[in-house]
Amino acid sequence: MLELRDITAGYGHAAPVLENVSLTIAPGEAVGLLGPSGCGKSTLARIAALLHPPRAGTVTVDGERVRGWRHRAPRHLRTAIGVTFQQPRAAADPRIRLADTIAEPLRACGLAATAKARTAELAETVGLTAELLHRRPHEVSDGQLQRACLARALVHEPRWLVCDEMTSMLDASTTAALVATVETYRDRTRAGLLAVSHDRDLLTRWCDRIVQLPSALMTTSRQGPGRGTPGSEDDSGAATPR
Ligand SMILES: Nc1ncnc2c1ncn2[C@@H]1O[C@H](COP(=O)(O)OP(=O)(O)OP(=O)(O)O)[C@@H](O)[C@H]1O
Repeated sequence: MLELRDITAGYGHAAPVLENVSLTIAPGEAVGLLGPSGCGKSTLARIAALLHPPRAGTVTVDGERVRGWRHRAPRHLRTAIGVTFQQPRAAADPRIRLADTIAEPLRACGLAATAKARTAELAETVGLTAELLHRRPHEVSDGQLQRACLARALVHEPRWLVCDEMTSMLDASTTAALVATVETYRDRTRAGLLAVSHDRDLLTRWCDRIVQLPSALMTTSRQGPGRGTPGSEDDSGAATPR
């Protein structure tokens, strides 16, 4: 299970973006996260990916409570979660070739010896040719770079995937190819998925259920229903209002 319980989170000294949000994803389950711009979807996704520490609440990965974030998260938890972002150009080092982008997490874990074979295998999985692997980010399209970022997210065979607007900059055919790649991977591994998008149709086709985050501009009263109180659209109760 990937469990986010009673999460309150924000940035600096500003008011919280999320308050008392709970979300649970089961192994093999695909959960779509919808909501208006600015309501905190990416913030919640970053917390689930162990990239942003909540102010309050707990994150538990397969029964282990998370106590460190970003580089302070233990390696076995960091490698259990793969993440892709909306803008591959912001997520990829512009100086290094796509092959090295994909292999980066392996090298960071002292697994450089496996990098070449694993990169070739993943390039095929995401539909990148050997020639493209030798190019740098400015020499490929957004779609090709996002394919490399997805390969990088899969490089450790994560048990959980967090895809934050992975396809929102891409055309329909690249979107379909990337979603199919994720689904083929999940069929094989039973990895759980949190997919953030503005595209309800995409999430409806892709996910087992959809969770809606209310607008940050809605009431913020702690007593009443307020922001950061996600409603599960299928009454499965896995995203629990407080
Ligand atoms: N690094 C940051 N520093 C300060 N504020 C931030 C930061 N990142 C996000 N915010 C603010 O937190 C709020 C929620 O942002 P977030 O990106 O989580 O929303 P979102 O629902 O994903 O939006 P969108 O759909 O537009 O991507 C916004 O008001 C945003 O301005």
